[in-house]
Amino acid sequence: MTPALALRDVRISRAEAPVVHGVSLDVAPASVTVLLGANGAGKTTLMDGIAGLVRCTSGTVSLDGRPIDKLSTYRRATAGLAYVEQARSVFRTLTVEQNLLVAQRDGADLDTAYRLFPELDKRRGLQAGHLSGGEQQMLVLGRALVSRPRTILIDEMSSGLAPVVVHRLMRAVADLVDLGIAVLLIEQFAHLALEIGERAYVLSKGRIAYDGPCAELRGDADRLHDFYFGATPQPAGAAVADHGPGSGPVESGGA
Ligand SMILES: Nc1ncnc2c1ncn2[C@@H]1O[C@H](COP(=O)(O)OP(=O)(O)OP(=O)(O)O)[C@@H](O)[C@H]1O
Repeated sequence: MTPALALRDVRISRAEAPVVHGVSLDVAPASVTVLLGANGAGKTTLMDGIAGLVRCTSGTVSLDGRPIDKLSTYRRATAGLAYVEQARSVFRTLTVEQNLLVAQRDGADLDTAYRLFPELDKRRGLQAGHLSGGEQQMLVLGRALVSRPRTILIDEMSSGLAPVVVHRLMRAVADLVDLGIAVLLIEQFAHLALEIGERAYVLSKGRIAYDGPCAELRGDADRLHDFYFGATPQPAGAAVADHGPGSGPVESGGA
């Protein structure tokens, strides 16, 4: 099956310093792939490279089997890629509905967003600046959805939100799969992301330290910690064989 998104040997520098060192990964269609790693590992830089906000110094990025790394950010978006960046930005003085209309593409049905988030349906006429933080994040996801993407990149949507809201957002991300959308998800609450994800990658100092099923890492905080902070890098595609004792979630806080 052709991956929805495929990276091969992608390298990216920031301010001329190499940050991402030859990353290869696949995101399967209609699935959640989780990208974990400590602060500064290069996760956001990688997302920015996929979306075209920063230039990849080498390597290829393909969407549905088609190379996109030479395309502008706009052309990548029209090719079916949406990017939910870390900053939760909505048009604060526009209503919920106007925010969706601005993002709407190809006659997308706004009701798709309202079905995913009935919370927004009830607030169609409210200025987005008056929404709670969680509702604003829902609107950001809703805006991505009405751009009719086949793949969505989501970078840490849970910052500053109450746990109950984060759970709600995770459920919505899982629902995107039912709409046929592929998701690459960065999430500081690793245990929640691993619950909804199929495949996980752990990035450590710009290199893939783990590539395998989310199920292998669920509940195994010690092993996850090792991958974050100093495991021996594994070749792409290698699953981890041993099962250590689970000891709760690991979050991608600092070292
Ligand atoms: N605009 C920039 N200019 C220069 N260096 C940058 C820039 N953005 C990121 N970096 C550096 O690139 C490295 C990777 O940062 P990045 O934000 O990609 O990591 P991350 O894994 O997303 O971390 P976090 O979880 O804290 O968001 C860090 O050393 C960071 O200081």
